[in-house]
Amino acid sequence: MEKVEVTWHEHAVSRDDRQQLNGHRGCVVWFTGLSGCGKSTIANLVDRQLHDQGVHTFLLDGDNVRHGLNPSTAMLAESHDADFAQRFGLGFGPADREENIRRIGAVAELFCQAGLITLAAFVSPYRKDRDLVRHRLEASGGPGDFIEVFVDTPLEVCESRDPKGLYKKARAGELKGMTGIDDPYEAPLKPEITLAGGSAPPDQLAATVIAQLVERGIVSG
Ligand SMILES: Nc1ncnc2c1ncn2[C@@H]1O[C@H](COP(=O)(O)OS(=O)(=O)O)[C@@H](OP(=O)(O)O)[C@H]1O
Ligand SMILES: Nc1ncnc2c1ncn2[C@@H]1O[C@H](COP(=O)(O)OP(=O)(O)O)[C@@H](O)[C@H]1O
Repeated sequence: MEKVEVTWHEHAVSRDDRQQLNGHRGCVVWFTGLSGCGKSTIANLVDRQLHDQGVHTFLLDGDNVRHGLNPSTAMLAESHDADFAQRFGLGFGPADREENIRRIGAVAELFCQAGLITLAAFVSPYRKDRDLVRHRLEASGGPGDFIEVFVDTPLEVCESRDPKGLYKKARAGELKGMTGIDDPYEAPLKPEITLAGGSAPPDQLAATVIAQLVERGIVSG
């Protein structure tokens, strides 16, 4: 294994300095659940409401991040050679999802240190990958830096919504490795927040998240 010489540097402006300027602490609010469960819709509502009340936020969202930070091999091949694209492009195999969540976790950690309330909305189907993000955040920051929100919407409901037609393709055998169909979704064991995504409207679920942030002293009511 190649030995790489890197050294951690303390910065002149600390996380506390940034949080004081923002008027609130940073944290990561991590939405997980099946495709179509409502992660994006709820995270966007929370983002809008917090932003409107002057809170510094940022939203990292599945499909968008897979266009920039974590593109597919085919996307990368448009600007890089085939070997490079093969090496760094990500799909939906288990190791690709693991690396997708690892990279996003590292970015979310930076945003948290910048004092932002960072909303992350990813299927993030594997428990160990989410737990690793939690452990990294709690180790570099402290307790309360990672708030896991399980958007608990039954597969039948997600499948009936199917806004991108992915479940239909998976059922027809045209898409392999679809979460909930032929790839596992491992529900969180002790999420900070569980939302009944199949039986309550999005604005009510977003209000539940914000109420929890208030209760935890992260934002004021
Ligand atoms: N095989 C398979 N399984 C699940 N989802 C799939 C798949 N292929 C493509 N998509 C689309 O990609 C979005 C999920 O990307 P994520 O980065 O959140 O996935 S993961 O956390 O790495 O599992 C997901 O977006 P959302 O529907 O917003 O969750 C899907 O639109
Ligand atoms: N609580 C809800 N009740 C009814 N429909 C919802 C709810 N949450 C989301 N939806 C709808 O379900 C579809 C998928 O939502 P989306 O937020 O894109 O899910 P995800 O990001 O988890 O894939 C969208 O058409 C959205 O309007």
